[in-house]
Amino acid sequence: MLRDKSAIPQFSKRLSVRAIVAGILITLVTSGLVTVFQVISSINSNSKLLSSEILARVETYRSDVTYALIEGDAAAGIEVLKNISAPPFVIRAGLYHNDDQTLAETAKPASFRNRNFTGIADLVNNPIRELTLAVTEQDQVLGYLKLELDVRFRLERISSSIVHGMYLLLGQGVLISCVLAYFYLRYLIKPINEVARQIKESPITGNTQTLIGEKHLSRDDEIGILVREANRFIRLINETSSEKESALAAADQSYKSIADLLESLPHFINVKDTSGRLMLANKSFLKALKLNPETYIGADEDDFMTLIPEATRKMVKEADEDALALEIPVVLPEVEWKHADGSYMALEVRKIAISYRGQKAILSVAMDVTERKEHQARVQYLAYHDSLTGLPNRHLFLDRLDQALLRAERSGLYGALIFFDLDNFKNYNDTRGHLFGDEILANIASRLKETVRSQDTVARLGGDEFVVCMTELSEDEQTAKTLGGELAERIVSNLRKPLMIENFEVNISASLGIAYFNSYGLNASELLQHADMAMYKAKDSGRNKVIVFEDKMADAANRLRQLKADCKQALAEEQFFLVFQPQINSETKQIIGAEALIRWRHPERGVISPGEFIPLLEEAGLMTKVGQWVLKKSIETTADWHNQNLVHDGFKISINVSPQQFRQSGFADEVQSIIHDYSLEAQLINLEITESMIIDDIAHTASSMNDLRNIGINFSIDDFGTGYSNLNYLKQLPLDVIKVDQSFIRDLLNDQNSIAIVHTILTMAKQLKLTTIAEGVETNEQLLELKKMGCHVYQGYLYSPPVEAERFQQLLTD
Ligand SMILES: Nc1nc2c(ncn2[C@@H]2O[C@@H]3COP(=O)(O)O[C@H]4[C@@H](O)[C@H](n5cnc6c(=O)[nH]c(N)nc65)O[C@@H]4COP(=O)(O)O[C@H]3[C@H]2O)c(=O)[nH]1
Repeated sequence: MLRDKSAIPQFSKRLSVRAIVAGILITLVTSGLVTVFQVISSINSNSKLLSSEILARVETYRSDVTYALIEGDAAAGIEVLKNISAPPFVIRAGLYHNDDQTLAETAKPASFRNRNFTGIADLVNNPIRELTLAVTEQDQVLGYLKLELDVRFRLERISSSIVHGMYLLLGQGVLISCVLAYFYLRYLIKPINEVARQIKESPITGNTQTLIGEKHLSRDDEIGILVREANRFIRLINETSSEKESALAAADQSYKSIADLLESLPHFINVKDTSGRLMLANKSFLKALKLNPETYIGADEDDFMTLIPEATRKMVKEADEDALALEIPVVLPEVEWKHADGSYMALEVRKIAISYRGQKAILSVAMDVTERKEHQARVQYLAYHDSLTGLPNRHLFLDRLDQALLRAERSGLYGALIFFDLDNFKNYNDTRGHLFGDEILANIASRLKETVRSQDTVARLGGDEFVVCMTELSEDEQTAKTLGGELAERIVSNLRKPLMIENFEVNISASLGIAYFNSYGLNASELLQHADMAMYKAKDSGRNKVIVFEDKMADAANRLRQLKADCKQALAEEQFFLVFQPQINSETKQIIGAEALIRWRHPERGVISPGEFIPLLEEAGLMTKVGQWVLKKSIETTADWHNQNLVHDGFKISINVSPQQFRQSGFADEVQSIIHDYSLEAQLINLEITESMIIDDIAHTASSMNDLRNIGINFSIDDFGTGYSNLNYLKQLPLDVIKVDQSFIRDLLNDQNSIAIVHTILTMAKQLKLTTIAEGVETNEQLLELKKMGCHVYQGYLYSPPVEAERFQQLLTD
């Protein structure tokens, strides 16, 4: 069993006991050493003592020695030697002539009075001292006296005093040791023990006043220092521990706050140890993995991740390993999680190695990014698809077309690109609004998808422009063209079927251009241009047609494209001008009005007619601006003629108004403002509107017309008979004039239909008390016929083509 090291030590290990034992040992050793020293110094002093003692004795017997030597008397020598060596420490004596001849010798064994001493005496090293004395007479050496002395005999004599001295020393040593031990105990060991006990018992409470060994505090010795330092140390510990306690309390609080925060987060959060066992997990994570909040700690990931697909698990494990090895955050931007019920979740997972509860761990935070991903996918989809119809857009289509061209190049199989736009979509869109137009486009897109083959690509390029790409038609060009043509015809006839939108029947047609491809070396946009050109040709040729691209079309299309670009500059550079065509009363032969017609003086191509550039202006969104210019210029010119008194009473200037211009908010105000600017009476102005404008939104048209009618403006309906010819609206609108379209006038003499139509229009106009003007009268025969039918006002080349203002002024004065 382990001993408590801080308890009072065993008896044998106590410092006090050790001090006493050490004192005794030191005393013993010291007294031993002193004794040895005394013995050695006694031996030395004894040998000197013995020498001086024997010398005194020799001196006593000197005359006997001298006599024995001079006489050579051995017996006398023996006698004197015995006398000299009488003391017990002389063990041998010899008398020798100066030539070393022995005269006499004596010897006796060493015998000690104290038998016990013999053992000690034996310890003395080399105890025999030799003494040689020269015997002289009148400075002449007679011989020698040699003596051998045993110093131990003297030692024996002093041994008891040495032993007593030794005992005395020992007793003295023990006494001193005990006295020292007492003081040692009282003034050192006891205070140390006391301080040790108090330190042991001292509670670490944070109370900075807790002190130990109070009674020793004032001591100025080492114990005083020890106690003061121990107190300082305890204070320090107390202070540190109180800081630590408050730090721990704060840490506890923040840990709790963090734990609460983790719990509240929708993210899936967990901490695993390095072997994949759960150490911490928030509510979201436990719920997602169906783990018990009470028992989840220690769960192995191989068990709790069974809900996650194998491949995903592998990816997550690899990320764990990376996070541990790299010690930087590892991000898995997209982890797919398909649930058993088929639902799907995309997660962004972040992992980082942390130290948790003193050990290395991995913190994983997974965020549900399904919505973001779906949003991204949606954005991606929108980037490549048309949001209205869901069809691929231009971007995606060009990409697919590129691929189709590559495939055609490789396989040698022909493909076809069909480009079309809707002939009369613009009217519906402008008149019935964009939502209505959108409905048409969405319906057209559905019809298209139903019409084409599954492998064909249908796309909307923008506006009412659609394309179809057909691939792998045939190796043979003719067969491919037949197949392409058949599909194009199918599209035309499917689109032609009326659509019902908002209870309104929409009749739409399309003009299609086809360009075939296999290995022409064209790129996608060039091919698209070819199909586009063919489509324009189809439009030019009367619409609702399918035209196949031919090389010669490229020039015409380029011309058109250039013209469109030039339109933008034309207004700024004042390239537009007006011509005026007189309107004649065939009875009085007077000019009763004029139609203002726009012309474009193109810097390179000369004068261009409106039939060619008005559609381009409409496409470029410039028609409203140009219309404003026409309105202003016509009123300005008429005001000029009027001011010069060149026009008769009742003269009217007829100004064509485009649908966009008429529908524009503030159009009536704009007309009034211009009239006001040029101080022209409103009665001199006649606005020409078309049938399509009326039919598309009769309520709005009527309201705008009434506003203008209230200030005196007249209205005529242009090209009557060519459109819907719905007679009902004629009654609802404040109309003044019906203009009979020139197509009926052209055929007036040879087409019974035309005659019938003109007759009907004239009869109806009469009933409605409307004036009629016949357009495009070129011959006297036509004029006569019209007169017979009751139409007395006309315009046409018979009297004059449209002419510039100066020339018209002349006609007025003629
Ligand atoms: N074959 C033949 N044609 C004759 C005869 N007499 C006149 N014309 C032409 O018939 C067109 C009559 O104009 P529109 O029906 O209003 O038809 C106009 C009108 O709808 C539109 N337009 C012309 N100027 C403007 C304009 O300033 N604004 C708007 N919105 N449209 C305009 O362009 C159309 C065509 O105008 P233009 O080319 O000037 O063609 C004019 C005129 O030059 C004739 O005896 N025989």
